[in-house]
Amino acid sequence: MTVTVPSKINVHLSVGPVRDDGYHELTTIFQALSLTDSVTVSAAETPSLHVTGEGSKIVPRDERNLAWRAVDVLAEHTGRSAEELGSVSITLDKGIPVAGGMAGGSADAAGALLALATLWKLDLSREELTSLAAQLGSDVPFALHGGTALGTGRGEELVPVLSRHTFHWVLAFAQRGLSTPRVYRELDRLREVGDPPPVGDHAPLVEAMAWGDPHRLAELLGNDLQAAAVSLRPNLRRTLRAGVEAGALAGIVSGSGPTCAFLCADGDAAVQVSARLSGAGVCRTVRVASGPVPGARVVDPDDGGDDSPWHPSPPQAHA
Ligand SMILES: C[C@](O)(CO)[C@H](O)COP(=O)(O)OP(=O)(O)OC[C@H]1O[C@@H](n2ccc(N)nc2=O)[C@H](O)[C@@H]1O
Ligand SMILES: Nc1ncnc2c1ncn2[C@@H]1O[C@H](COP(=O)(O)OP(=O)(O)OP(=O)(O)O)[C@@H](O)[C@H]1O
Repeated sequence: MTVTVPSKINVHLSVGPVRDDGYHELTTIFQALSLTDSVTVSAAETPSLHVTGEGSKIVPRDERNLAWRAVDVLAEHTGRSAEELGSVSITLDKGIPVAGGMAGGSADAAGALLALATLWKLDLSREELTSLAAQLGSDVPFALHGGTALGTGRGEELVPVLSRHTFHWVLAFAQRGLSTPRVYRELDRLREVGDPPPVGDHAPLVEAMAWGDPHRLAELLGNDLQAAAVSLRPNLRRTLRAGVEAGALAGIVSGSGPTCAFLCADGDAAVQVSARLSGAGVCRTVRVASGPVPGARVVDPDDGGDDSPWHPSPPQAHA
């Protein structure tokens, strides 16, 4: 049973004050990108977790792995032990950079939830899966959902956003990842000592999405965590500049960083920008991706299509 799951970028990320539970109140527009992880689960004699692909060496193989935790969360929800449901072997094939601000671990958690629910033939509603996803992390519901969506609360409350057009992105992966809690703490510190200008209202960006005009969208990209990520990794400034010099319309730090995402005019421009950026020596690796794409889906080995019992909403759904 294999599920593919998209990465995400936050084309708009407005971070509010810290709440009593330690999370920050967010208003964000997520977009799911074609850079994916795949999660394969199968019945096994003893539980195991294997990781291959991008950054696999540094991914934990134990209960710290979000895909592993998905097994326990799902078992607890059904009221049965993981042993009663049957031991599983999980394989993660990573395309999404680890600790790169593109929700790689969250993608694996969402993929594992959907794959296990399908393997164990659990008849779960979309609402149930989404609520289990939120227990695993703030970004996990969006990895199930996919497309383009407005996220509020700590990022887990989602409303689909109209986005009929495909946008083309170039992604610059950094040498080392950044810790999400550390970046949020750095933003709190910057706000105590100064006043990093906050991103504006998300309404104009939602409109630009609906129009499908990358030039308009480029002017409106904004991320409150960017100042914090750049403060922790000042050389991200160089990467952001290099992407625009290479021909991108605009660049932004993705989520908590350090991956930088560059919006391009079209697919051909993205290929050109990626080639130029690769030669600029400002990042470890460059990838081209497009979005929006659907959320987690079961891969049918016969036709590569979707035979999932749970069908996420299509990316062009609207609020
Ligand atoms: C930066 C983003 O990727 C933007 O979508 C997310 O906010 C991060 O989502 P995530 O990695 O799924 O985060 P979680 O696993 O839920 O939380 C990890 C840590 O990030 C911080 N965190 C996360 C979400 C949020 N709204 N406020 C926070 O302050 C908290 O320190 C939290 O302990
Ligand atoms: N399946 C997983 N894949 C990658 N990292 C994982 C996984 N499960 C747990 N982790 C741990 O989570 C940390 C953050 O990894 P992840 O790739 O999810 O970061 P991220 O993409 O920056 O997250 P986000 O964008 O949601 O804030 C890693 O350093 C790793 O120790």
